[in-house]
Amino acid sequence: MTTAQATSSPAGDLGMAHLGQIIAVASGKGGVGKSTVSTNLALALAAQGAAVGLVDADLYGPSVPGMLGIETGKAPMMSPSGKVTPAQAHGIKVISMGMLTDDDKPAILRGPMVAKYLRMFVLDVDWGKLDFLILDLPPGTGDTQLTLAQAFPLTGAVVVSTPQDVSLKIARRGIRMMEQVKVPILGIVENMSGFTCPSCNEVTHIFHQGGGAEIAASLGVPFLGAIPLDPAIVDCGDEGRPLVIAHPDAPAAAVYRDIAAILSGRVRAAAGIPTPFDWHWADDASKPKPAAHAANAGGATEVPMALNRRDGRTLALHWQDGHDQQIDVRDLRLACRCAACVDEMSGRAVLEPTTVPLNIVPTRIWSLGNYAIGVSFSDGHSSGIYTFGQLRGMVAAEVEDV
Ligand SMILES: Nc1ncnc2c1ncn2[C@@H]1O[C@H](COP(=O)(O)OP(=O)(O)OP(=O)(O)O)[C@@H](O)[C@H]1O
Repeated sequence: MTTAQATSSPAGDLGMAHLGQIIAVASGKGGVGKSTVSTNLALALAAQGAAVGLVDADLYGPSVPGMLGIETGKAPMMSPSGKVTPAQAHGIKVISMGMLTDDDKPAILRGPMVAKYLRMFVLDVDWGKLDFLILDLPPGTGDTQLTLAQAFPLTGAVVVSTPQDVSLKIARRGIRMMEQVKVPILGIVENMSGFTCPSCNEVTHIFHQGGGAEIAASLGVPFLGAIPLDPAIVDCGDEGRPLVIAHPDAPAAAVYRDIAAILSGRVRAAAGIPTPFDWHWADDASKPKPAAHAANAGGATEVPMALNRRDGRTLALHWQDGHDQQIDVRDLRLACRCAACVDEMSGRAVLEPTTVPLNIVPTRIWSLGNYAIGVSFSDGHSSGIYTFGQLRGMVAAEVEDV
């Protein structure tokens, strides 16, 4: 069983609709300003009227409580439903390891405990109904990033970098990792880009500038904005009042607001069928709801807007670019690329088509994150993961709509 299968079970996906859009803020290396971006972005989204939660997923070096002026080392309250009550700061809800441990006592956690805490921070916190849940990831491309990317239906990731070449190269690696685990890249933010004069607010470019935009263009991902280096950001972080609250007129505060506006617009435009779902094929029970937005010709080719049971043997998909597709359910079974059906080393098909009954049907179809579906079939097979891209590519299997 692959890690993705182990952590993306339908049960793991269930019960998360109240979290809204889950956006990870990531960076290839430490100290580039990821937590500062996460907190200011969360507050800028809240200032637009959104209900926002912020998870400080940096369990070993939590810095969010300090930046938001949240008390540390005091056990959080439990809600009547048995969930952890998040801290409230400047209108957003926050959970952090720093609230559970003392600043001077770093968390010492083994790998499985990291996954456990992260799940708790997302699933066992009394978030209420959110529009956005921002995850401030630790730097790098390790366990935490994989756990979160695979266990939760992430809308996408924002990657923060500084303008220096070394930082940009590392950011590129981080982006590749996110792509491998099928987390869409919402865009790159270049932080500490140019210097804001404390007396006149004028921005001067003291380092090489524009590298973030170049990398974004070369990788074909959006560039979200360049945040200038501003000494006030450090003071605000130390005082627990982030820049967008303490100095809303600063040039950097305007960039945070612009990024928030771009993200909320893009997330709305990209939204396909709401996840999670766990659909019973035979009686059509718990069928995924169609997307709230209509498909349009300029939409994405890998974002499904509706999944339907056209008849007992045909899965119908309506894509964001308006394309309609029908897939015969036996062809779906034959297209399974799990380790039992395709040899992982050679890529050769192991599944013998004659062993697949002609009358095979799906029993359940469920969402895996927001990039794939899992399907269990009447022959007992259920380990396949069908990415939206793979489904869209199944042109040969389409049947004429007569
Ligand atoms: N645009 C900026 N101008 C000036 N200082 C900044 C800016 N962005 C972040 N900083 C400062 O840089 C330091 C590191 O920022 P931050 O903690 O947000 O980085 P990080 O990438 O989250 O770090 P870590 O790797 O520890 O998680 C902080 O002191 C913060 O105040």
